[in-house]
Amino acid sequence: MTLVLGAIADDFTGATDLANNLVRAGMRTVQMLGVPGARTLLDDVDALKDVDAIVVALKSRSCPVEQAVGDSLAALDWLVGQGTEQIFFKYCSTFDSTDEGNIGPVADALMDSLGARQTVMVPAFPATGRTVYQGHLFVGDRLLNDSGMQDHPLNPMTDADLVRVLGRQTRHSVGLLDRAVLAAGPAASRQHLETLAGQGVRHVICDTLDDADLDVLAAACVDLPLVTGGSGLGQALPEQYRRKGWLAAIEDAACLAPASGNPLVLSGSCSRATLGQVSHFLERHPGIALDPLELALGDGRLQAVLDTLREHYRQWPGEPILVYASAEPARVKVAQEQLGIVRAGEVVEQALATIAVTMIREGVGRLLVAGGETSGAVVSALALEQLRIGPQIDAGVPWTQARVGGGTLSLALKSGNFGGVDIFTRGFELLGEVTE
Ligand SMILES: Nc1ncnc2c1ncn2[C@@H]1O[C@H](COP(=O)(O)OP(=O)(O)O)[C@@H](O)[C@H]1O
Ligand SMILES: O=C(O)[C@@H](O)C(=O)COP(=O)(O)O
Repeated sequence: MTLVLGAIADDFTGATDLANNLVRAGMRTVQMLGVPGARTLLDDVDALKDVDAIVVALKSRSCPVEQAVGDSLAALDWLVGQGTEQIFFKYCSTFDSTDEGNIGPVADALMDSLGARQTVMVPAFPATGRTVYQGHLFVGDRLLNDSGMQDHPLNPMTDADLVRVLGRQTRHSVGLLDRAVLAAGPAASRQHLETLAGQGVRHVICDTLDDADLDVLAAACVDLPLVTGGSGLGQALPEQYRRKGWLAAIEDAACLAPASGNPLVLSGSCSRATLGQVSHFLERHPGIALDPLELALGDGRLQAVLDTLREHYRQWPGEPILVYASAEPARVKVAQEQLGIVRAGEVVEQALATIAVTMIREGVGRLLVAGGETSGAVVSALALEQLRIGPQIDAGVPWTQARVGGGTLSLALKSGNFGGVDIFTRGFELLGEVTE
């Protein structure tokens, strides 16, 4: 195997998002779920033979710093052991983190381990409206702290100035590569990075307004041992790898035959985009609402939900249904005040994970999960090891395929803020079209 890129993603939807962009830009990509063990490598050596990039998906975005650093370093060791040309630390295009981390501490640990003196921070993903100007992150036409992300249940983002945000997460110096320099092209950008490195600036937040800026950034940073950012940078790097002769021209992204089996949507995301998608779905199809306070009382509610799902598929086999804990900020706050933030998240994640495991065993074959943490919980409970990337539903959200219990599962992991309002219905329609 001649691996070009090794990526470490801090959540599962983020990993899929990056893998999707790499595949679309012509890299044969495998997504591994969790740090691969030595056994995985031996078992899968043939499967990994024709792979250009591996994305290791972790659940390290919202866990304690030490755990995030430890898991990321374990993933790095494994990837470096495969002989990669470059390492990519993937975090959210909305820079999801807190003053404790985990973006700063993980980036620092990876740099120390690789002996890197500087890295770039490129969260932007213009195709989904995430841009950065003068170091300030925008979601569409709103600053990050006015985009709905200020109400995120786990990592509320209340400051759009990323130089300042990252400055609170690292003891090292943070600088800016601004649009004016980018507009002067790759050589000027590279020179600017050099100058900053000479001044001891270790982390460089990069402005990005559009895909052309990503191309300039990719050209400027292709020789760095470590790059960091959202999946936008992942769409631009493969062309640079081809120019360096590391990567052959590859025709097409994977084309996967969809699984059969009942369609189910599980949503634990409370992001604005998801709330709109939930409402849109409920106007057309049935849904079951989960309340963390009720779930915390015991197993009764969960069993009732499973019975309702069984009855639904008995009466309407092949018809999609949604189970959701997604709620407006005020309702999330009530649950968090009574249960605590961590416990409120956990009861929802555990319930949705149990529903996924049980219903797949009972005939669900097409599953769409909304929410990064939620997806992490579901995928971990299913003990999946690898995902193959299939057709894209919307920017950042592909269908993937996994092996579960001897069968095939079509699985889409949707980041909270991604996707058109009708993605829950259109996703299944897309699979239907592929079947015909
Ligand atoms: N009604 C609710 N009250 C409290 N927490 C909730 C509720 N619904 C979902 N959550 C939790 O909110 C978190 C949402 O995070 P995540 O799944 O990553 O979504 P996103 O992709 O939108 O960030 C999860 O931990 C989930 O369990
Ligand atoms: O970069 C992105 O926006 C996504 O890839 C991502 O990481 C999404 O995270 P969640 O919103 O928590 O799903």
